[in-house]
Parts: sequence; C-alpha cells; structure tokens
Amino acid sequence: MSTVPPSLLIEDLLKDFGPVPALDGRMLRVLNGVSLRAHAGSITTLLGSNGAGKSTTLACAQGLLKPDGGTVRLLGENPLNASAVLRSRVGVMLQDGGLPPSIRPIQLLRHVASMFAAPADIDALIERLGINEFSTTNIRRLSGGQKQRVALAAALAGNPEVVFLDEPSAGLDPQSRSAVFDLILELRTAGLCIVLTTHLMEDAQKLSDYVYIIDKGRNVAEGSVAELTARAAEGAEVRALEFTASAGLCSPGLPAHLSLGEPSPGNYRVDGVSGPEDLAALTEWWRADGVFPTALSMQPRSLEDVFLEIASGGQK
Ligand SMILES: Nc1ncnc2c1ncn2[C@@H]1O[C@H](COP(=O)(O)OP(=O)(O)OP(=O)(O)O)[C@@H](O)[C@H]1O
Repeated sequence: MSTVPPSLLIEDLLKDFGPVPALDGRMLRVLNGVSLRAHAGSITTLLGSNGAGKSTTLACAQGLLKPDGGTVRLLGENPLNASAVLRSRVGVMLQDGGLPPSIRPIQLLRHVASMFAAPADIDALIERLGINEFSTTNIRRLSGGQKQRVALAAALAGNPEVVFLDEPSAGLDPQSRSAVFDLILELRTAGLCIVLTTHLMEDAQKLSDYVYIIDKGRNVAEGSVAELTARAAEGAEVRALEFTASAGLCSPGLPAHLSLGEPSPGNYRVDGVSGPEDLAALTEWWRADGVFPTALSMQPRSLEDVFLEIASGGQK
C-alpha cells in the first residue's frame, strides 16, 4: 500500500438513522464500522447491493452527514468543518443528480464554473460528455442519462482533486457509459482521487484500482479486482464452462449440480463445474450424443462471483 497520505481516510465509521417506527422507535445502524482509504491518481470503488450503506458512507465523507462515530479526513481535514478552500478542491456527483430543474445545462455549468478560481474548460466538458445536443434544454425535460452527464460535468466544473461519483453509470446508454468511463479513466491518469459507488460488478471490474465490498454497513472484503477474484478462487473453485454447438441440445443425464443453459441458440453455458470429473461427465454426454462443440471455454471467476459469495456469507 502507498506511503503517500490518502486523499480520503475513513476509519470505523458509524451512522444511525431514526428513530424508526418499524424498530419500535429504536435507531437503525446503517454504518457499522466502515473503513477505507482512497489515493490520488486512483479509482476507489465501494461495491455493494442496494441499501448496503455506500451513499451514506459518501455523504459522511463529503461532510453532508455527521457520523455517529469514527473518523473522516478529506484532504487532511474533517469535512464537517470544511473550509471554502477544501470545498473548492472536491467535486460531488450525487445519485439523484440534485440538479435545479428550471435552468438549462449550459447556464448551470457556466454558473458552477464561475464559483471556482481555476475552473475546468466547460466547453470541452460539454463536448466530451455529449451535452451539446441538449445544453439549451431545461433540465426538467432531460432524460435520466442526460441529467447524469450534466451532474458529472457539474462535479468536474471546479477542476477538483477529489471527486465523489455515486453510481456514475446509472441510466446511461452504452455509448454514454463508454464516454463517461473513458473520462473517469482519464481523470485518474490526470492524478485525481476518484471515489465511486456501484452495485454493478461489471463497472467495478472495468474502473477500479481498489474495491471495498460493503454489506450491511460493514467492510466485508477489499483488494484490487485481481486480488479479490483470486482470493475467492482459493476457497471454492467453481466455474462456468461455455461451448457452442448445434441449437436445441439437452442432456438429462448430467449430474444434478451442473446446470445447462442455452442463452442464445447454439450457445451453451454450464454452471457449477468444480473438477475434472465434471468435465468427464460433459464429454461423456457429448460422446453419447455425437456432439462436437465448435468452441469451448472455461470462464474465469468474475468479481460478481466473489461479491455474491461474500454477500451470501459463502453460501453460493
Ligand atoms: N435518512 C434516512 N433515514 C432512515 N434510513 C435511511 C436514511 N438514509 C438511508 N437510510 C437507510 O440506510 C441504509 C443504507 O442506505 P444507502 O443509501 O447508504 O445504501 P446504498 O448502499 O447507497 O444503496 P443503493 O445502492 O440503493 O443506493 C438503507 O437501509 C437505507 O434505507
């Protein structure tokens, strides 16, 4: 781990909400000891399912919520008492956008940029994120994905050193998602500290230098994507095998723990392969039925496998 002080340091964060009527008026503990570090020039991801506590962690990190315990240091300061200078060094993209509905993106972005001493090149950002097509349309009329891009541009308008992105790919079509991802990766190369949340394994896998898996307000695992997938693979080596052959095959004779699917005609996936004996069962089926696959591959474990396994307490 780096010896450079982290741009964001969170230790043993606690946060309660309530009182909650459904809990007989007791408080609901939504963060129960979250810790993380995020560094400049790196993308740190909080990965977790809905309600895991990711947005609450970000809100505490940004100084929007007061923690009930633990420590937060953002660029060396407590964000709750953030100075104007600290705020100008941080960009925030909230999950629901938080954009004023009655103005146009171009007005908003120019206004936000005007509040900073050294703003980003707004025209370049607009061009880069494809906002020019709707830059003069009132924000209330924009689609979810268009608002998302405006929110990202607003977060970057002040040329921040640290940027918080809550579910940055939510609602984006594949083309916009790819543009947003390219920009995030470039920001990393430019030296920004990027902290993002997602419940999408694919996004975490594409973007992250370091991942914290959060479940029920706690850290349950952390590491690079490669480390996490390798670590989980040490325990149970269960994989999927994919093959291509003529469409419409079925094999009632496969062992019960192997499940055969045909996601598209002629493309098969066998889940639950855990050893050479499973491969032998498959080839025995192919031999008996005269099947000769035209393509065959074992699938590496994905971050999704790891996440599901950890989130289910190894029950997968
Ligand atoms: N103001 C609040 N009052 C009561 N409960 C809250 C409040 N804000 C959040 N919660 C609860 O805290 C838990 C964590 O919410 P949070 O938004 O941090 O999760 P998340 O991991 O970001 O989820 P998602 O992926 O759905 O955005 C959830 O159970 C949520 O219902």
